[in-house]
Amino acid sequence: MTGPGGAPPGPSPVHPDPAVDPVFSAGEVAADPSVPAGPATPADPTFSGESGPEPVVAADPAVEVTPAFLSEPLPAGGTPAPEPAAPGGPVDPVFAEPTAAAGPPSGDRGAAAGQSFMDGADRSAGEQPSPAGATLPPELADAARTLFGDRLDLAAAYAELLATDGVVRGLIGPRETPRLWDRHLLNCAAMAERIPEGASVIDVGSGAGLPGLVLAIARPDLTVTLVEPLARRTSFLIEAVQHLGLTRSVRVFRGRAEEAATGSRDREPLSADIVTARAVAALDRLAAWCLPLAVPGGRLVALKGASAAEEMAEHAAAVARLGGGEPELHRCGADVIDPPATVIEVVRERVVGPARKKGPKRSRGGRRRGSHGRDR
Ligand SMILES: C[S@@+](CC[C@H](N)C(=O)[O-])C[C@H]1O[C@@H](n2cnc3c(N)ncnc32)[C@H](O)[C@@H]1O
Repeated sequence: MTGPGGAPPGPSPVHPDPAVDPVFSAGEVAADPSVPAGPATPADPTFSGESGPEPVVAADPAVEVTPAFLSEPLPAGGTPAPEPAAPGGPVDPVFAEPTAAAGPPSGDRGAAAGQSFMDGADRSAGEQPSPAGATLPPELADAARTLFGDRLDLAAAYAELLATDGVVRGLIGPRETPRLWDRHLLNCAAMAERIPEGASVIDVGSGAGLPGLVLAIARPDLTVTLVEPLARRTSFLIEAVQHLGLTRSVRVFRGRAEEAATGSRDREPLSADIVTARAVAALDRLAAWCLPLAVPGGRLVALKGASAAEEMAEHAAAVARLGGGEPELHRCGADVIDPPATVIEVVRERVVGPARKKGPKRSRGGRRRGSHGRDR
């Protein structure tokens, strides 16, 4: 088991451990939100003051666990409005920079906020965000100490942020706060044992910072890039990074994983030793988004749930086509949390180019089928 900031017992990215028994992780929150690569809204290049419409992210409300992050004042009654579907237009993927104007997250806004929810089933009236909801349950104290070590205070500050601002801004349902430690923080921190010391990490689809921020808290030796397309979530993330004093080791990239991997005229493509994800997509799509972000020999480390083994079997062929090795299942924190966290790992064994667009089929004579002589 890796001590916080200590030498990781895990393998190098190139030689993953042999698979261990699959075990269901209660920490997994099922979600496969679809994010079409379709048109998106123009993005404000600075994180603060991003108040325009969100890029088009067709998150399925049935599976989306972190609903709209709201940075504008909540409507009367306190229920966050859904993130608006955006009109067309390009979005510039951009690093979200901290600004002097961005103060610490405002937990006191909770008083006027009312309830929020993580999904439709979690909607409930009259619940208020409360720092008390983030209190570490005594029965989890040993596990938390093991996983966070002398960074436990920082983890507690993040838990409080989620239980207050995270609830007010619609990232965390108030009913989720009593489960923040076991279902979210400890599970994510357990993944750290699969990450080599000093590694660079890209967390795809960070939402409110899970698992990327948790890993940065537990492991000060890591450098972490949080990749998240939704402006309101990146606003929360950048504020959280500042609030927790993690600006040296954590940066926030606003954009999709696909955009992060391709780069642009002004920006190099992003890459890292390890690419993490939780509750972002099924393994085939995850591999398509995440493997291009891993250095050759690097790894995708995805926190998964009960159906991890089935997912591996179902998507192994697709993963191989994308340049990934055989997916492996690992239990993390087996001697610390019960149940342990379930992680699927895929090594980026081959660099595969983007899939070529299929052109119209040609007959043996070189003529396009169905062209009816138009090209003669
Ligand atoms: C269900 S949330 C999970 C958030 C967080 N990982 C957690 O476990 O709480 C999925 C997140 O993935 C993001 N996402 C979806 N598609 C993405 C893509 N192609 N690239 C990067 N992020 C994406 C969404 O905006 C959303 O914040």
